[in-house]
Amino acid sequence: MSVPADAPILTSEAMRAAEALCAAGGTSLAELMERAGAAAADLAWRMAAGAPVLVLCGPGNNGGDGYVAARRLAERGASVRVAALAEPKTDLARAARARWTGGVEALTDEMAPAPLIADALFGVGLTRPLGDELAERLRRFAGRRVLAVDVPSGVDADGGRDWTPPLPADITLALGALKPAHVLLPAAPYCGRTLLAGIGIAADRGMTTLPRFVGEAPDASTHKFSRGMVLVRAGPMPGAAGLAAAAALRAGAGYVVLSGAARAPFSAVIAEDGEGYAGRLDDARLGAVVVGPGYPAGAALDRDVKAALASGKPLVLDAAAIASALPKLGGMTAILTPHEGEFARAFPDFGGSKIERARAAAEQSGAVVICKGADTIVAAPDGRVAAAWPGCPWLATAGTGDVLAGACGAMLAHGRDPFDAAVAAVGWHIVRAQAIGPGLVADDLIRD
Ligand SMILES: NC(=O)C1=CN([C@@H]2O[C@H](COP(=O)(O)OP(=O)(O)OC[C@H]3O[C@@H](n4cnc5c(N)ncnc54)[C@H](OP(=O)(O)O)[C@@H]3O)[C@@H](O)[C@H]2O)[C@H](O)CC1
Ligand SMILES: [K+]
Repeated sequence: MSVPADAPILTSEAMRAAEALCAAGGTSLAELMERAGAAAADLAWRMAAGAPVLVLCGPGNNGGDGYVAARRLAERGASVRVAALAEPKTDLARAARARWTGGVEALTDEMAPAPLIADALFGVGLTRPLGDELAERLRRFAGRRVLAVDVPSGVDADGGRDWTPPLPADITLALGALKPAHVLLPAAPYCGRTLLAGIGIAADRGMTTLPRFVGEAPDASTHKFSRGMVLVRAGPMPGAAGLAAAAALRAGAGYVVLSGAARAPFSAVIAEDGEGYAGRLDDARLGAVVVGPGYPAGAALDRDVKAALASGKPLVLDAAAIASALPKLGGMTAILTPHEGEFARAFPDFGGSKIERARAAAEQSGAVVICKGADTIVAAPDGRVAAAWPGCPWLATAGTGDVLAGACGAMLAHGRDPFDAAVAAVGWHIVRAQAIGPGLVADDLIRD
């Protein structure tokens, strides 16, 4: 499972707007369909490697792409059959169907499969889940090589509804831009490997997949304080704060203080009792404060969060510190790192896809929000979004969230824009996790 790095993501509505702009600029929708079908044919040609291809065409423009792909494959000499679910319903699809000169079979239970199935039944126009009969019919093709055109048929392209497609794809060819379904659960795993075909639309880049993480080496003028100073406030479970502090150092902070913990995870972390917390917050060199790892809700947390807010320093707020700080956050530079449960507690009113919820939370709080999970989403108050699918599955273990909070602290203390800092921290976290792989425990992420 993979998606291209730093690739644009558009909702179906944004996709239609981009198409309309394209048409206004002189590129007809028929031309876009021709390009989409040609890209699908090209990929099918390579996936089939000479074996027969069966193209399944739906009634809309996704089906239109399928007819174009079938024609292009036949022109190249491929063995290709077409099966249709219904007659084309759009002018574009009708025109594409008319240019396909081969036969069209009905999509039935009895029809013969082929080694490669090109799924062009439904794309971004699906308005309701597939019927049981069609789903059952498609499940019969499971085990064949499957190329999904734009999205696997049956998913909600915008990712807001939990529809699962009956026929998982080996490769999904996203057209023009990725869609939320390519990067959000439950649909994303059904896409297999997602590739992007640029068909000539100008996709807005406000929402993208995660850029590749590139660690910046310090230059000759750098010293420990210019790399960034991070203060991590420990609560009753100092081990979690220790992970965050060590991660801040590993992620590039030059100086890390762990306040309120007797033991430091590394000798290079300055561990001290909690008495000096207020003084540390006053340090002009301090670039970021991390509060929340290992710190349950209560009066002590509220007091420490309040002091951190009053300092005016950039904040990373994790776990119970998120809900504690939320009412007083207005205008502060902050990154919030909730997992699903913490998100639901802090932002109970938001619905829709994970992207929509993350965006709403960022807008309401004025902070950058990292919605953690296998399909991590980073959202900024100005609407920017980065999607981190497929991340690294080995991160699903205790303590990795504390490590992420510490990495956010390091990236913030470095002086980055908070959205860029959060994106860099998520990228750093994944790159380290991938290097460790099976058997990962959170401590591995901070060790050499
Ligand atoms: N983005 C681009 O630049 C281009 C994209 N192209 C391709 O076009 C599709 C989107 O095409 P669209 O026609 O909007 O929608 P679909 O083909 O996905 O499906 C619409 C038809 O499906 C019917 N429908 C919807 N849900 C169901 C269901 N559960 N069961 C049966 N039928 C369903 C729907 O019927 P309604 O009754 O709801 O009206 C439509 O008939 C995009 O994904 C790309 O593949 C073009 O190539 C141009 C460039
Ligand atoms: K499809």
